[in-house]
Amino acid sequence: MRNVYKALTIAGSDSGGGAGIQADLKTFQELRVFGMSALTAVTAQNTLGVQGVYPLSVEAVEQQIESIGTDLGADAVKTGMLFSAEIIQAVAAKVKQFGWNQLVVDPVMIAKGGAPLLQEEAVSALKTHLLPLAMVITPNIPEAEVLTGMTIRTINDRHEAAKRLYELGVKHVVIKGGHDDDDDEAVDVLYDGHEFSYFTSKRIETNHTHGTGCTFAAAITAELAKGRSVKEAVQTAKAFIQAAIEHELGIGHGHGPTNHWAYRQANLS
Ligand SMILES: Nc1ncnc2c1ncn2[C@@H]1O[C@H](COP(=O)(O)OP(=O)(O)O)[C@@H](O)[C@H]1O
Ligand SMILES: Cc1ncc(COP(=O)(O)OP(=O)(O)O)c(N)n1
Repeated sequence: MRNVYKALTIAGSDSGGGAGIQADLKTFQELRVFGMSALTAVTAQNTLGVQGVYPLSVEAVEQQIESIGTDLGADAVKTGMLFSAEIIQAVAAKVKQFGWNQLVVDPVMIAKGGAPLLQEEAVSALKTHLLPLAMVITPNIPEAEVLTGMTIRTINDRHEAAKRLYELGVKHVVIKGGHDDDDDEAVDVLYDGHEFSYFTSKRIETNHTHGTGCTFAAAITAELAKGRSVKEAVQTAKAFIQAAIEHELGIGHGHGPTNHWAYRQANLS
């Protein structure tokens, strides 16, 4: 029988379809992994910003995960927008209950337009309850600064921040370079507790980067679900997001979404 790989995303909904659950499911599908979701919050959002945030009850989040865990199961799990300390604790308990060790945590805090997607008091719950369970964490530079309490300007700063995050129990840390001030390259740094690896691409000058972080972390999750190593998964995710940014769709009036089918099209020829 053909093996079907399954990935679960626990995240918020982006009505505009560029980030959140929608970006995750599109990415899973493009990478031939069966996608499942547990919604934590509904956001009213488009390319111009976030117009509303409506969190779900802890019970609703728990029950969705329970429904998946007791029937379908998951080869890898990703978390995105978790919004509150209560939801984080509930998600961590379910991850433990089902023994999901291929966990990718994208520590979503603030949308590109500045809207908060995680309550400030939830940061310590993230560090205490979820990070010790993570196989991979994928902060952008501002998120890594909040989690470590240090300012990050140079590559050496990123090394130090990655070490501090590793000390919290995360097995692999990827500090992304989208927010770096390098005009030529976008460099993501991976730390596995022993060595650093660098994933470098040409920086594309574009306004259409809504959902890049979600898409990148979802691609890592999909590849882990298929049994790839973390290094291989990050390599594919980097190629996936590069294609998605490069072949922008040009829709909406603000920060447009990336193109989730670009990687597949590039690999068809
Ligand atoms: N302008 C760009 N050109 C090429 N790659 C980019 C660009 N902006 C972001 N990336 C890549 O997209 C991914 C997400 O990065 P980042 O923007 O830092 O995350 P977030 O969306 O969470 O803020 C990373 O792999 C990063 O290197
Ligand atoms: C519902 C929801 N989840 C996550 C995000 C943040 O997504 P990200 O990939 O970091 O992209 P930007 O918002 O920074 O463009 C979101 N916006 N909505």
